[in-house]
Order: sequence, then C-alpha cells, then structure tokens
Amino acid sequence: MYLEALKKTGDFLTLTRENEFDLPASNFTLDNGTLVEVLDTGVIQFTPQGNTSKDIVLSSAVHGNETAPIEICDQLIQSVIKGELTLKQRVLFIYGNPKSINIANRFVEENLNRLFNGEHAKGEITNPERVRAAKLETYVTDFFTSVEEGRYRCHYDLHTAIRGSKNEKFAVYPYLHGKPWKKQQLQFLLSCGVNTVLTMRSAATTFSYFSSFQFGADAFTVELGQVKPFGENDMARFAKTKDTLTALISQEEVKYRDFNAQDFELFQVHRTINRIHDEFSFPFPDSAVNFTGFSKNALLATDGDTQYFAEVEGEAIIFPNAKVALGQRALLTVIPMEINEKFI
Ligand SMILES: O=C(O)CCC(=O)N[C@@H](CCC(=O)O)C(=O)O
Ligand SMILES: [Zn+2]
Repeated sequence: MYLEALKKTGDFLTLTRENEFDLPASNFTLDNGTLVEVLDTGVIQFTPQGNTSKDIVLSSAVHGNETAPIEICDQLIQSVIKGELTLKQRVLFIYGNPKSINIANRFVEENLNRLFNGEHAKGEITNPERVRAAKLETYVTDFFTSVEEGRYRCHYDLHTAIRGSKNEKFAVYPYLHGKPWKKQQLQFLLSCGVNTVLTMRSAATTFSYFSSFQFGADAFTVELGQVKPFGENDMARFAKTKDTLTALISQEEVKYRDFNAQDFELFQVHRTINRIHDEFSFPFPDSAVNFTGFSKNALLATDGDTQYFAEVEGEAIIFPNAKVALGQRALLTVIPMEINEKFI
C-alpha cells in the first residue's frame, strides 16, 4: 500500500501522477490528531482534531498544464502531512485532472472546466474528464454536506492563464444570481496578490460556479499568472497567495486589511463569444495579452461569416482562444465596473 510512503514524504502529487485515474481510498491520523483521508487519486481531505468552523476546498490541475497552482498545493499538502503546518479548518485538496498533468496539456479529451454542474452527464459521450467531473462533484458534495449545516464554505479553484495579462493575477467571481458580492472576499483575494476581479453575469459549467451555486460557497476561479512547465515557475511570485492560503487553513479567524475600493480593479463581463464555425480567428496576435482594450467598432473576432466588433470604447479581451471545441467559449469581453451597494 501507498500509505507508508505518503506518511514519510507527504508527496501526494507524485502518488496522484502515478495513478492517473483511480487510487483506493485509505486514511491515517497525524501525530497532531489531524485525520488524513485519501478519497481517490488527486483527492485528499484533512480534518483537524477539535472544533473547526470552515470547510475549504482548494483545487488545482483542473487544467493539467497550469503548474504553479499545483506546486503551491503540493507544498501545502506536504507541510500538513509532515506536521510542519497544523490545520485549524477542514480542507479538501483536489488535483483535478492527473492524466492531463502527466501529458502537460490543458485536458486529455475534453475541457474538465466545462463539465461541472451536471454538464458531464449530458449527451451520450463518455471520456476521462466526464467520469472525473462526476466524481469530483460527489467528493465536493460530500465534503460540504457531511457536517452540520451553517458552517462557512469556500472553494478557490487555482489556475494560470494561457496568455500574459496586463493584470497578472485576477479572479473570476461566478454569477451569484442576484446575491451580493462580498468585500471580505475581495480582501482575501487582495491578500493573495489578486487585485482584479471579473464578475460573471450568467450561469456556467465551471468548478467554481458549481460550488458557489450548489453550496453557497464563496468560490472563485483564481488566475495566478501565465502557464509555465514544472520547474519554470518563479515561486516568489506566488508567495502572497501561498501565505494567505496557509493562514486561511491554519488559523481560526484571519484578519484582512480594511476595505478600500481604490485597491481594486473590477470588471463585469460584457459578452461571451462562442466558436460556432471551424473558421474562427482573431485579428490580434497570440502575444496580445488579457485585458487589452479595443476601440469601439474595432474587429474582435471572426466566426465563419460573422464578425464581432467592440460595442463599447475600451472593451477588453479575456481568455481569447481560437482553438476551443465548437460551441465553446472562445472569448470573454469585459468593461470596468464600480464597487457599489451590491457589495456588502
Ligand atoms: O487563459 C485561458 O485562455 C484560460 C485560463 C482558464 O483556464 N480559465 C478558466 C476560467 C474559468 C471561469 O470562467 O471561471 C477556464 O477557462 O476554465
Ligand atoms: Zn485553467
């Protein structure tokens, strides 16, 4: 069995990579009383001894080539198992797509982050990502619902972006269906080094939307920088994120700075452009970074015979990707947004 090696090294990432699709469940208890439960490959749950008030999900490798978040979670998991970091809260760590880590690709057959909130079960298709999405939904559901109601829930799904970005770190706030946005969450993000937030205006099939919508968790997709292979991440650039996550899981209550609207750049999604045709292109080069703004009426994308033009002065591009599967999101555009009374 793998437990003896895991207890010694804390290296759950290697264990996950050696078992791309399945790993038998097992558990053990650390000297400090924390229960460690391996639920599956890439899924490990920690329950500290004594009272806890928060249920925290930290996911990475939903896209396998986004390595910096994987390295951050690897460091956190290792220090917990080695007894160097004592938890004060329940935590579920998830490496989303182990096989895609090994092949250093965004996904194996289908983008995992388009399969949550039940999307994995639609249609006749079966593939590794659909199977995994169903399992991950179950693990998260059990994690949030196996304890008494009313506890605090959050889920930070950590990513890095394909392109460079004017604003290096930014977070996607899933659509809240009219519920208020939380200033305290902006403060948490700022402490992570993330001062830029995009608010979504519609439901999605992302992992963060799933936890937000189904469980009322404070949930975000957090973009921490640009995609790089293992060994090429400058981990100093992620120190604030790692320190803030460490505090979140190892303290009873974390104090953030007082809220100041000027610390943030907020955007709202203006529109989503899906790729419908094989012939889909952007007029800008691959070097064009996220948050590049366009003049009103400038061409943004061409899909078959349809041309999309900027509708608003300064409309800015996020996640342009002309190679997505047909029917999927090829571009988001955003416009600035004020912090108003809908933030509490
Ligand atoms: O850089 C890119 O093109 C994609 C980076 C990435 O994986 N972003 C997430 C955002 C999810 C969300 O909208 O909350 C994704 O596309 O899945
Ligand atoms: Zn990603």
